[in-house]
Amino acid sequence: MVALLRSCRRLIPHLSAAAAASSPSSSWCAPRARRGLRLLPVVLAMAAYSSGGAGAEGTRRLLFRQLFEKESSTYTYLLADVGDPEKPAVLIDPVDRTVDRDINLIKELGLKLVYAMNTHVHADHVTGTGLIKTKVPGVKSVISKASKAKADHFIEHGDKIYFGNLFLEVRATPGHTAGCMTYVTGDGHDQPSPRMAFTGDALIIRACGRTDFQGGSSDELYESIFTLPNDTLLYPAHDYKGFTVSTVEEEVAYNARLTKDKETFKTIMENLNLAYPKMIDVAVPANLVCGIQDPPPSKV
Ligand SMILES: N[C@@H](CCC(=O)N[C@@H](CSS)C(=O)NCC(=O)O)C(=O)O
Repeated sequence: MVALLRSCRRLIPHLSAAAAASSPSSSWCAPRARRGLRLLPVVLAMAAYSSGGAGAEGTRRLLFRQLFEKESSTYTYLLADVGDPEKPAVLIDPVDRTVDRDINLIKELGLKLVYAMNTHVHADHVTGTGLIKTKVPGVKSVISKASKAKADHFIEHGDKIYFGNLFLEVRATPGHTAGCMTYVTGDGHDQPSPRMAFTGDALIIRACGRTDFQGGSSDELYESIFTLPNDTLLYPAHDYKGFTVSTVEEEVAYNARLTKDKETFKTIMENLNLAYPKMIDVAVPANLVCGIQDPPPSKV
């Protein structure tokens, strides 16, 4: 097993609210760079990188909330740089049903929502990004180019999304769907420590997303695992068992799917026997257009 990671230095100008303050350690990038997340003990060496005093400033600046939508068991994540006078914020994976709750919280906390982002085109609920755009002027929707969905900004592997002085790195983690992305808080003394990875459905605590529709592929999912420091906090888009957060170290030890060899993993994935999500026929078309269906043609 090889630790793999693409270079993440590229900045997308339209998503950069600040200059590139720091970039991932180049020694962390394997020469044979590929997409991916592999939760391996090799990352142990990196744990020291983000411990100690490093990251204290970034940690102080970060406001973080984990929010839950109970019908689809979806987590929405709110992150803001409260060290910036404007308190710029991003929402990851908002759900249409809980948009008002999220917007009220953002107002109460005095934040300025900049981006409403999705990790992928969800199949089990309608995204809140389109609705948020109608309610909060200036918010931009963000999704991967590979998802082929509509949005204001399209991201690719290696991009960085700035909110104030803090940023999220974009990692392609396809397999659950073709366009799945994981967002990882930045690396560097001025970024939060430990790092946090918002895995969408690529990694679910002790499990991973299913791979049986929307361009899913267990082969691809297995290959899309990348290395992160052992103490990295893992935040999935869903949990069905009451978990809220895990770490790389925990998943390396206890993930019931991703720790297996590839053939065993593929067999597990082929035999999940999960019913299709109840809302798939509504959710996928809606999410391809940011959760807002085009207005019906007016009658002549
Ligand atoms: N029962 C739910 C759908 C449950 C489901 O299929 N979850 C997906 C992520 S949302 S598409 C998944 O990948 N699950 C993996 C697993 O092992 O549970 C509904 O009907 O909405």
